[in-house]
Amino acid sequence: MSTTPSDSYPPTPSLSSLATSVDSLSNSSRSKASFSNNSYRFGTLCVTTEHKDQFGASSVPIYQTATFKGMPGGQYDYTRSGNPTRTALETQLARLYECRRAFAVSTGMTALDMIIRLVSPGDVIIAGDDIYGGTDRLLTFTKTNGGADVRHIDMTSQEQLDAVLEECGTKVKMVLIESPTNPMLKVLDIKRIADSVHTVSPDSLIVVDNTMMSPYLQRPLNLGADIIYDSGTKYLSGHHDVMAGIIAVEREEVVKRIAFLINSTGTGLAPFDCHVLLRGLKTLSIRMDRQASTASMVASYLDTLGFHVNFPGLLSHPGRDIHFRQADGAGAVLSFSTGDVAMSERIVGGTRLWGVSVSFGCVNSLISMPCVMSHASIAADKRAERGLPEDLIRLCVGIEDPRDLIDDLERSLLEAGAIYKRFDDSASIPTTPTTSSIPESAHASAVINHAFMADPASAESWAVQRAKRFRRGGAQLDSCEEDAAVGRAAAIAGTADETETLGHRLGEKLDIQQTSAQAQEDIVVSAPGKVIMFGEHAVVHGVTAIAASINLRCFAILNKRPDQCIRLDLPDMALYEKEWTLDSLPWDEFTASPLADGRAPAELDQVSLKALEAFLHDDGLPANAHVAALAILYLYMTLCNHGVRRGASYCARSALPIGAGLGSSASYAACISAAFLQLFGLLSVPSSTKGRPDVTYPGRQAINDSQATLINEWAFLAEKVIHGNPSGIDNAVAVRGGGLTFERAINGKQGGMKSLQGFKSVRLLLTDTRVPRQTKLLVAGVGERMTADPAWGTRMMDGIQSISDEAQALLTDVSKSRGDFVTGLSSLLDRNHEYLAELGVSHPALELIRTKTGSAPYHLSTKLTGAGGGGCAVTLIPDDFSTDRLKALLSELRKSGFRPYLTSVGGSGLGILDASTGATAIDLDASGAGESSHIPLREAFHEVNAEELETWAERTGDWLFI
Ligand SMILES: N[C@@H](CCSC[C@H](N)C(=O)O)C(=O)O
Repeated sequence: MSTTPSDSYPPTPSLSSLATSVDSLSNSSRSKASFSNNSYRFGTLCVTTEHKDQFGASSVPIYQTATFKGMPGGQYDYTRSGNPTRTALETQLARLYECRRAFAVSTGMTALDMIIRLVSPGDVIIAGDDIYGGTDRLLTFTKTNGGADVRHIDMTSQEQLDAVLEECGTKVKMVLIESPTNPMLKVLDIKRIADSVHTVSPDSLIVVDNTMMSPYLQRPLNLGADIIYDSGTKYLSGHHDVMAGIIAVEREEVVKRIAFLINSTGTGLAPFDCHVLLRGLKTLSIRMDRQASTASMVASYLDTLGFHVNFPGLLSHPGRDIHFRQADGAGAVLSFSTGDVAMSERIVGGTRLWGVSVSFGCVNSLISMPCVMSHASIAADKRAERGLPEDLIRLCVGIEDPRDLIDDLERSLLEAGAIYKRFDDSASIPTTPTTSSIPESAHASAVINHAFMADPASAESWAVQRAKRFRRGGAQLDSCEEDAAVGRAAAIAGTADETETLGHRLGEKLDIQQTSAQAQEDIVVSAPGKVIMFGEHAVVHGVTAIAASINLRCFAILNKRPDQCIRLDLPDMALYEKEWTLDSLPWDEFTASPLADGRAPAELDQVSLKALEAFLHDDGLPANAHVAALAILYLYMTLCNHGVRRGASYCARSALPIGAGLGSSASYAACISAAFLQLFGLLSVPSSTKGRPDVTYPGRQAINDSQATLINEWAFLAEKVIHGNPSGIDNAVAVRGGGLTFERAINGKQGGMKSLQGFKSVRLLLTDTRVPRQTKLLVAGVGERMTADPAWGTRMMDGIQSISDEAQALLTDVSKSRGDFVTGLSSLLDRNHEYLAELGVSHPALELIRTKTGSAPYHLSTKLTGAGGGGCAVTLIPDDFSTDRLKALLSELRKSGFRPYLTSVGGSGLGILDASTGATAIDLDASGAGESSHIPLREAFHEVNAEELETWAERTGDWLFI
């Protein structure tokens, strides 16, 4: 390795015959002028080649041959040394890069390897601190094994560059840069760097990785660079169907040295791959135009939502001016951070159209987390040192319809809890924007689509308007925890009876308002139901079960009353406005009370429970309403027993089918807990920051872990009132949301619950058979059979455990492609059902649903969920399952007497309506179609159909979630 020019290089074996040797190439001696005189612009150059074929072939033929006949002297002898298809490609690349010579090698990393071989032991290489992981890996190898002195600095800093130049002087032989950088999209001033380095060390080679831009947007040789390399796998080919690397060089002596290395190492690109790359190049400019314009929309969309977005096209980008001095566009890669690795994982895992994949530049849009994917080869401590955020998400925009891309991203952001709908969203954003160029009368979608695409400014403003319908969630603030505890302790001591604003103690960051009945009219809460995805029944015998929240929820409103009465209203359980005076409640026998710090007692107080049961004995309510009333009054009276008795009205509604095994009782229990804890001042809820754009809305993690634990403990107590001896899994899902695993502490297992990080969202169809379940009998039946036939039992349990293990890995593997994920999950659902059927817990109605969903034209996977013997079936709906087909399936299931519910799994846990944003009245007819009818929030809650509860909730205000 040497940086001294060509004479130190041995001649290639047969200089005259080798196309890779510079002397023999048709374009080797051609000066740049031969094509810069050409009046064609870039887009035209892309589709025209200089190739002349003996038969006039329109497309460059593939010379799929290793050797060429003839004695030395011919143009080609051996494909390693040269091949006509490669020559055609290299000629075309040289036209596009406006350089003396371009080389095509097997990958981008090969290109870098060829270039790094120009450096000798002891030479100094300066490289950026934000670079592609593979580049870092090769540089580290060169440092360790090749003896080069590699320095990583922040290349945006002239001071840092000057310092190394001053220290190393002419020992600096190579400077390696990316602009914009991968993945932080930092912009480096290529000309400034080249000038500074060449002034101190004239022989030094300025090497630019131009992959992010392609020659269409940036030609660094014109900015003082000596060598460009480009991963042809990306924009140049554009379809992710070939690997290639390009080296573009202007200086004759560098051309010779690179040609020598490629021939000597045999890294030249194979003929078929050259052909594929040649084809990709033809559409480079139009692909790039479309990708860049969509990227700009996506960047503006995310920026408006309040994420920290790295994209040189944004006005806020610190390197924007430099970038547009040296490049003709912002490109189509952007990155943003969420502040929370788990949230980023959920976002990445939740997208359907954006493929989870490394690489960029493809016509298909990709999403990735660089720290675990493209940049995983950089050690974690080095990543941290260089300021590469672990939660960073990189988006590589393709050519899909931008509206579909934003739809998909938005859905995933919502499901991940990264953004929330603003309740005061008055601007309704049309699905397809009206642009200035669309005639009023134009209805044909093709016309609208064309106008949309042709008017980037309108398209971008559409993205911005659309983002304004949402607000961003953020990371939880530790300080909330402390102040929540202060609030709780004060309430217990009886000093926080009335409103107390703790915001002043928290400084500027977040207002914490201790919630008390007088601070707000309504305390509004909600909690999700759950679905057991894997391991039901087997969990009783020590197998891991996996449960996840679903987006069907229960909701509750609690009001403090001035009189001394407690009123319950559970319309979905036929309990209407039952009211008792506080004096009439059995206080004498009811001695249960909270622990000293406001936490829930671990066990039910049986004397108190019996007293309450006796009190409600002849209430005439249906069984489910009776136990719900029992649970509400049990928690209420226990909390009153700490000192203050408060009159209240409590109303709960459910979008979840009740008694179908979807966790409705736990969802009710979580609502009871969160609502009454607020009533008694035991729960401090951070308020949003309406009117304070400087403060991040806390969103999904607004309710911190200690508050979640408190809510969950009380919810578990309510579940005990309802079920006697519940496992705790349902209330944990209802409170915490997402997915979790659960194991009983038997068979030597430690037992417990674990939340599944990076849990991926998926669409499910839950079909209620409407056949009542007999859980206890079914569980007992499985147990008896296991005792009678232990070998069978072991086979069953081992089989289900391995399904649970595979499912855990699949649900949390962010690197799995969406397609593989959905296929894998489908097969696990089928396998688990087969075991459950063999355990004897299925039912003819469940088997009928399986047959209907599994046969043509649907071909879907279904399993029973929960106890079986009736109850619900769960069917996985793949992302690409058409709406028409889904409608047909729903109608078929309804015709058979079933009740199907379309839902998704893995969403938010317990939510509390932010008091400061809550509406006191809402317009039930916000469509504008009929007469406006403003009615109080509470009445509206009573009025809406169960299916409309979610929409009702969205319009009541901003929600804070666990
Ligand atoms: N496993 C590969 C990762 C390739 S990343 C490809 C690309 N340059 C990108 O930035 O996405 C490796 O370790 O090299």
